[in-house]
Amino acid sequence: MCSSCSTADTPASAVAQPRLASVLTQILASLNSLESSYKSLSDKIDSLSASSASAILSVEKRLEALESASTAVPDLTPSLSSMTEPSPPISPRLLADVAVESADINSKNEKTDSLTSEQEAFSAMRDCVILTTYPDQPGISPIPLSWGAPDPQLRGPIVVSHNKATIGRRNAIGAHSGSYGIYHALAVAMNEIDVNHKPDFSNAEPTVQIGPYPQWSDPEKIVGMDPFGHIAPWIYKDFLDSGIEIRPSIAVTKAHMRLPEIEAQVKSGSLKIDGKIVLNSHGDLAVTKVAVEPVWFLPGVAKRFGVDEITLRRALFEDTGGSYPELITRPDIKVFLPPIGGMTAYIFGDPAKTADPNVRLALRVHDECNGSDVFGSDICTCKPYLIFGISEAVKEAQGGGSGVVVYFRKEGRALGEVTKYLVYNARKRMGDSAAEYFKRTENIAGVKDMRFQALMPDILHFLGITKIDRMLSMSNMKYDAIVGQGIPIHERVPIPDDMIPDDSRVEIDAKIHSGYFTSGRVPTMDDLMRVKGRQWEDVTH
Ligand SMILES: Nc1nc2c(ncn2[C@@H]2O[C@H](COP(=O)(O)OP(=O)(O)OP(=O)(O)O)[C@@H](O)[C@H]2O)c(=O)[nH]1
Ligand SMILES: [Zn+2]
Repeated sequence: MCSSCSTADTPASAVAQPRLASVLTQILASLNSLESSYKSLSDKIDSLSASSASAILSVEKRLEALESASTAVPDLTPSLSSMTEPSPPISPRLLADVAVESADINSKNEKTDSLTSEQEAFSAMRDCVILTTYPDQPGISPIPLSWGAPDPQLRGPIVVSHNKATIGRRNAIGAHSGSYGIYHALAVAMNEIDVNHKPDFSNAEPTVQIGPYPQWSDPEKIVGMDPFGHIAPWIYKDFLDSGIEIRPSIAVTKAHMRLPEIEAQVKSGSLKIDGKIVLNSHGDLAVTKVAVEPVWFLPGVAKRFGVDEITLRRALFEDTGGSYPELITRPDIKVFLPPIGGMTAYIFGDPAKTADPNVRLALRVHDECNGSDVFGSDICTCKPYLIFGISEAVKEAQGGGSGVVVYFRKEGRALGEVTKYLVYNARKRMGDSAAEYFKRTENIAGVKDMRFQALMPDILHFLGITKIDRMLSMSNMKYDAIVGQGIPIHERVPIPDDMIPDDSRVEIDAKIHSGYFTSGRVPTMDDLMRVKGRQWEDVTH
């Protein structure tokens, strides 16, 4: 018996046997687990090798496809000039990749051919989808452009077309015709237009000479339009004759216009017939019209908006869904033709007078409000102010001065008509109040106004305007932009009270409260709370 416990003594061998058995059991369990790990590992290896085999197969297939494509696609390396055969049908995606890759390779190669053959070679790539270009790519040689140079020949033409003769020589990004460029693309897609159509501009010249004015040769005064845009095809005829596509971005014409409101003013005697500007008892008006498409000199536009050029380019690229990669890859190209609406200047009286500092000038700058301007909606003061602007401009011209109305395509404060109508709904459903007028727009759009009037005065510089005697506008934003461009405004003329439609009191009081000019009292916040628009429930039909 053990002295320390009550158990009986047992021989050593009898103790060792069960221990050995337990160790053996453990070894067996480890071997089993090792075996199952090995099995799962080998399963994994099997599946891995199967997938890598299929990956290799797919790479091989892609290589085969690429090989067959590169033999099917005519050679895109420096001897591109040999590419005259039409491409066989290949996936456009693949074609684009090959074109870009090849263009990239080209850009790394030394220039071996003469410039002309490189340009021809690049032009030949027009048959491929070119996603973007680079400044040092062979075949890229933009026609020199010196924005603000007084001599148009030194300034150089704006060249933006992607046609074969022009694609490598472009000095501008985008397309002509502003937002209508998309319709041109549709015509191309449907084969309704020959992409190489040469416009016949005979007899399309401006009906009057405008300028040249000193403002045209100041690179900072005009940055949002081309001051030679109305005469481009004629002054750059040599380029046109050599196959470079040049299009006017401005057109100048003359017309008669008839508006019922003007006719009523003639009938009431407040507007006199003079036979030159007011032509007859219907109030027909003789007018010179200048249609302008936007042409942006990016460094100048960036400066006007107080941002740097790179930030502007990046925002324009990214916020348009990556529509213009050259904004990023071609910092050497400084001009952009944006896909937005332009403007039309209506000039009453002799157009040469707009630039004469000794002659009085009345001006209305108006931003589009289709619902009011054309369809007579009474929720805002747009149409009445436009009519007032036209009749005051006409009176100024009749008195020996000059009258100008500029109509900008900036619908709904450049937020668009859809946003504007959403705002109208919110206003009317929430008890349309002057106190909440701008808040409703801001809630929906994130901003109350996107017109950013900074580029607006360009048209005034284009017309040689150096001062404004009567500004038919209450907008502080228009005023600040014009005066900021060094054009003094001598008198600001608000819309007469009797021309303000009832339902637009909300808008006009909110505007005056926010800083719009008034010759009367500025309404307080308490006043604004009391000014209510028509409620939908008030409408009986
Ligand atoms: N988003 C939004 N836009 C509006 C609303 N009412 C009018 N507009 C737009 O506001 C702009 C008015 O422009 P203008 O008629 O030139 O007037 P203004 O710049 O406000 O100033 P004035 O020169 O004093 O008339 C147009 O683009 C209209 O389409 C509205 O409720 N919401
Ligand atoms: Zn309006």
